[in-house]
Amino acid sequence: MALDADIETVLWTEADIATRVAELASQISDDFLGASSPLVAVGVATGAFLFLADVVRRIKLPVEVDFIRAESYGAGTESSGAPRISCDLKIDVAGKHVILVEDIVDTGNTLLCLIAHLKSKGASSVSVCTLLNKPARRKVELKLVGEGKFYCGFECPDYFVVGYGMDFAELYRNLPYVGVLKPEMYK
Ligand SMILES: O=P(O)(O)OC[C@H]1O[C@H](OP(=O)(O)OP(=O)(O)O)[C@H](O)[C@@H]1O
Ligand code: HPA
Ligand SMILES: [Mg+2]
Repeated sequence: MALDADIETVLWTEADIATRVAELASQISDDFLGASSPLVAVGVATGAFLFLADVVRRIKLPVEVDFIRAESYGAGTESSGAPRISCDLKIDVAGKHVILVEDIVDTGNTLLCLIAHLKSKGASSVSVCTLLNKPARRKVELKLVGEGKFYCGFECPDYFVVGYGMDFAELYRNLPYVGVLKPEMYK
């Protein structure tokens, strides 16, 4: 059966996302133009894999790329509240400007854990670049490191969304847009 058939509503189309990704990359390029330390884009696996690939391609500065893996949702729609770093960085980020690239900030638990982790590794600043921000569900306050900035693509309404990297039970990551599943699919 076609994957599209499981989607009830499309919130952001492929074109909406491409336009916003270009704007974010342009803002990042401007902000870090004069930076004295190297820039590292760290994608939070698995969900950020498409966004990371699209955004770094449009950054007009030298940028190192790495992944970190933190999981807290498993096969459900509720955060466990205690993300687990199951795969750490390869690159040494000490003294570098890190941009954590996320698909979505929901409760904030994942980023809280990752920002502290990168700070402990000596990053000179930690910024966040997230495609979606869902403030309605936030459980923790996020403090960036150094001169770190918060880049956000879109404010997400209080739905569990899928597509463009985001999954429900590991499926739907390959949809090129972001949408909401038909209610029966979440059961
Ligand atoms: O703000 P939070 O409530 O912590 O939620 C956001 C995180 O949850 C999802 O990851 P998930 O744990 O599902 O892993 P995945 O990327 O492998 O799907 C998403 O990709 C973010 O990393
Ligand atoms: O809305 C969501 N969709 C997919 N994964 C997520 N992880 C946190 N929130 C979400
Ligand atoms: Mg997930």
